[in-house]
Amino acid sequence: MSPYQNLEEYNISITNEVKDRFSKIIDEIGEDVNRDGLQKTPERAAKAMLFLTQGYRQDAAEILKSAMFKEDYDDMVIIKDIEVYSLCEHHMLPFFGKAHIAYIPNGHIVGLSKIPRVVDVFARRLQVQERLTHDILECLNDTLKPKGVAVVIEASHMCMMMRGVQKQNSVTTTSGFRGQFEKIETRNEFLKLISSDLS
Ligand SMILES: Nc1nc2c(ncn2[C@@H]2O[C@H](COP(=O)(O)OP(=O)(O)OP(=O)(O)O)[C@@H](O)[C@H]2O)c(=O)[nH]1
Ligand SMILES: [Zn+2]
Repeated sequence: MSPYQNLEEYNISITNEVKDRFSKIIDEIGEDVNRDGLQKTPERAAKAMLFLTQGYRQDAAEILKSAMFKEDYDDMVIIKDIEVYSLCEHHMLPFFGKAHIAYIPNGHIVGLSKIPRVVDVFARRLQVQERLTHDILECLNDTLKPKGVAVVIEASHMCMMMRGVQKQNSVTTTSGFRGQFEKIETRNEFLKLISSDLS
């Protein structure tokens, strides 16, 4: 049984735990955690970290199920240029970029906003770009049961920019395809549509 009475109590307790650890880190790097500008930093950092990892406490399938509508439309639906902000699991530094997602409905469409919400649920965890791509792909495939689903993510990794190899302009692309997108013509149509600027 959880030692917490409710979610609010749990949130306060976990924020305090993370805050204490940030306080220790600031101290260990040689800063004075009691100086004016830093006094509230452990708490701010704890809140930020818990926000950036809130995906562990969310259910992506439930989000999709909350807005699935019966509809006969069975052509490709594409949402492109969805902003992605995640944290790499190796350095806990951000990686960020865009996701392009398509599916071909199979009797049900989904509320459009739910797809970026699913991206956020998986992005707000410690991730590698490859697993993030597959988490989104498998969730859409298992929940919507579409005729096909495609996910492409293009991202830059701060751990390769600010430190380490220090490459400022490299972009990593990952992709996953299921169902009809495994056919080369359907996949090519999707790739053509996400690279075109229709405006
Ligand atoms: N495949 C994959 N690798 C990632 C991702 N994010 C970070 N990495 C890599 O994870 C690797 C960790 O390698 P290590 O050699 O253990 O860590 P490191 O000594 O900090 O490596 P450098 O970054 O090369 O300095 C690095 O090559 C990172 O570029 C990701 O999303 N996918
Ligand atoms: Zn990294």
